[in-house]
Amino acid sequence: MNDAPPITQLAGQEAYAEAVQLALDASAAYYRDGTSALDDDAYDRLVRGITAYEEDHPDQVLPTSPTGKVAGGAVVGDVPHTVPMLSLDNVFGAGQLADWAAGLERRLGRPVTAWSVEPKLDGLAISARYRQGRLAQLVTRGDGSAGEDVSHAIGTIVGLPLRLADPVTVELRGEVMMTTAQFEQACAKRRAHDGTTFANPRSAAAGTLRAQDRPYVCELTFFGYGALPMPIEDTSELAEGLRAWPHSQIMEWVAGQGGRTTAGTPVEGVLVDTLERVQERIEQIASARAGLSFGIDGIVVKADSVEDQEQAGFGTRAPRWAIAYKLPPTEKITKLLAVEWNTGRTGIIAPRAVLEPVELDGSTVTYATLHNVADITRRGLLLGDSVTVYKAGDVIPRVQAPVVHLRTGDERPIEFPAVCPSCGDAIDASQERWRCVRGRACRAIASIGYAVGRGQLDIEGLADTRVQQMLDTGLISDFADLFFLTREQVLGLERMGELSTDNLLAALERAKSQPLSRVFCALGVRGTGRSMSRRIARHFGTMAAIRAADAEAIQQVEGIGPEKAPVVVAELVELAELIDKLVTAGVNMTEPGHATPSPTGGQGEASGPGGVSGSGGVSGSGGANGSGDVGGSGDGVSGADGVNGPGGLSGSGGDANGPGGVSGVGEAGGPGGLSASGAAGAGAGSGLPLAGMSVVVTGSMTGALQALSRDEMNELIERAGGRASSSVSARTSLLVAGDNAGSKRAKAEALGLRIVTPDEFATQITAFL
Ligand SMILES: NC(=O)c1ccc[n+]([C@@H]2O[C@H](COP(=O)([O-])OP(=O)(O)OC[C@H]3O[C@@H](n4cnc5c(N)ncnc54)[C@H](O)[C@@H]3O)[C@@H](O)[C@H]2O)c1
Ligand SMILES: [Zn+2]
Repeated sequence: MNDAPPITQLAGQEAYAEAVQLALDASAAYYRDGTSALDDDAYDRLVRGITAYEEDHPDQVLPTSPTGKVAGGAVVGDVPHTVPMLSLDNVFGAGQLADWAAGLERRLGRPVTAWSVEPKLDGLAISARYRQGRLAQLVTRGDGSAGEDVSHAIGTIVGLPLRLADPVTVELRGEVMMTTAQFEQACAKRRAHDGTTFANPRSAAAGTLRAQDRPYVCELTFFGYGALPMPIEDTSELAEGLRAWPHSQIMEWVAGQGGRTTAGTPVEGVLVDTLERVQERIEQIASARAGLSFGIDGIVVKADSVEDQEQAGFGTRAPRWAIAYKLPPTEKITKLLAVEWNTGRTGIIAPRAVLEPVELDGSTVTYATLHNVADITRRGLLLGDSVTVYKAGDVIPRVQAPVVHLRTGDERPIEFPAVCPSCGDAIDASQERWRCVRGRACRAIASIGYAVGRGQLDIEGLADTRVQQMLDTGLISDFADLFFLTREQVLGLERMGELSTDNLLAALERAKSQPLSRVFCALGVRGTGRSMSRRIARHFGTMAAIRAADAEAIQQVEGIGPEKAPVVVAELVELAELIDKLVTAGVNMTEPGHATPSPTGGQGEASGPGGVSGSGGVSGSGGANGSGDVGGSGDGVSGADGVNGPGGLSGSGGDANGPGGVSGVGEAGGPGGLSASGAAGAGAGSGLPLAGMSVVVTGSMTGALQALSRDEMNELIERAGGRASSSVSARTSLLVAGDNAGSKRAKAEALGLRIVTPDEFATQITAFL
């Protein structure tokens, strides 16, 4: 089954025995104070390895084995639970979930009445005992049948009020955890106390809950997921209710009493009637995960009604009427190898962590953000530290904290730069974010070099030395100024002859009709490389439309999430002057062949990719554009004269796309290019050979593809309607594996993905080459 999660292979009995001991030690530390040497993913792989070994060798099972036990059998307690506090069984995908649900319904002999779907909160289970409405005792889960008294934490847990609304005697059950803000506060307190921090919110919560004699107090948060009569045989009206109500109703009651539940959060528990709806909600919760202020590690699906629950019953370790749908880990432990310092386009000097590469949420993480010097100091990071790294969705990976208990003594302090790493000038350290005293000017050479590079404006004859010369002589201060250079100015530069001057001016003239995707890319907006720029250009069609978009509209572009969208918007505001200058210079601001989006935006599906193949034509044929003049019209770009409207393009004429700011735009390159490139007969997007496919390229290309760089391959894939990706996952549709393909090929094979040679691939997309 391809839902199957990764597993640690155990070679023999000795490896098995070691694994059992390692799991026990890790578990004991994990529940004691969160100081396990393993991250959750490593622990889970290990336990799956142990389970698999035991299935193959039932005669060798050790009595200490963690399998089948609550808390892996590593924890004890002396306060008995009235009803066992169990764990949950896991599934790892839609297929396994469907199998589990089918099994449950077979057991019941009927469909489940209703499903409750809620987030799996990533903290520790707790039992909170209220007597006559007053919070009287807190007990951990322990081994499931008895836990540890942690009543000293009463009063520090948000969501567990000291008094309930009614003077009831009842036991609430739920998860104790730290929100992101609480985690930051806790780290600051601990750092002020002993110079260290917590590794992550989960272990900070574990340590805090059990800590008795800390000189500082850290706040925790409770989210309830159950309530029981107390004592269990109680016959009060409430007790009868708690025994008879469906789970969802109990949760409403808890909230009504002042206990915190997930209600009101973006991932609140919902009640649904079919498994399809369950799956939908799972997907919603999964995609909301990165934006939450607290950690979740899955989704819990429960049969809501008491009849269903009673009939399904309990196993020794977990109820049979509930299941945890696990989400991929978003956090791992790895090593901080180095810290690099880079001066950004705006002159900000930012540190970046270089990590021992680690797989996280579908990609390999090698670098992670460290915001600034103050942030490094706050976290007390050292070089060589084991660190927890967090990444989810398209969130930029970040170093969360050092794992202090894994220090070996070989760690060294991180050195801060004394001068700007880019230009060697002084650093302005008066703000938290250090900045080169030269500000934006510091990196002008880099931004201009990038803008004129092959993948962007592709201006030949502009070496960095030449750009530097122009900067030094004050001819330009950014790349838009290039387009205003006069022949005399260029000729006046040292070592600049007539021929090279004319060549440069011609190259600049040609660059003005580059498609929007390249012009946009040239801006160097943070987080938008070449493919992302192509997607943005294809989605909006004009620079004016991109600039008019707010964060929400930008997020409609595939691959841009809630973290990146506002950055793009803010950067565009910063770049306003530069963009205006480009517009004035007559640089093309439209994506060739782009169908005018409807006023509400968000479409462009069908004609988009068709248009992109057009743009390929443009860049391939150099000056082949320049057919129709749409200057200043604000009319459909494709309304240009002389377009013989092949394929998907013809439909796109007509409508104005209202790009107020497009006025002054020179020539529409696209249509000319499109008609020139016969390949575009492919027409609407869905007809493109790679439509809807995610394609990964690995190894060296041969044959017709030999000369193509990786970026050109990616461009080709996107022209043919596909999406180029750099990492292989279950979502990959196709792997193009050239010579010497390594781990990506192996992974694709393991996942049973389609693999083709460069030659096979070339024949498939030959029209787009
Ligand atoms: N890193 C380590 O060394 C280490 C060691 C031991 C365990 N672990 C981690 O802990 C996991 C196993 O631990 P476990 O048995 O405590 O718990 P679990 O994560 O397998 O699931 C059961 C727990 O989920 C919690 N939960 C969260 N939301 C819930 C909801 N809405 N409804 C019901 N319960 C909810 C409850 O506390 C319940 O006890 C492992 O998968 C592993 O990732 C890690
Ligand atoms: Zn500098």
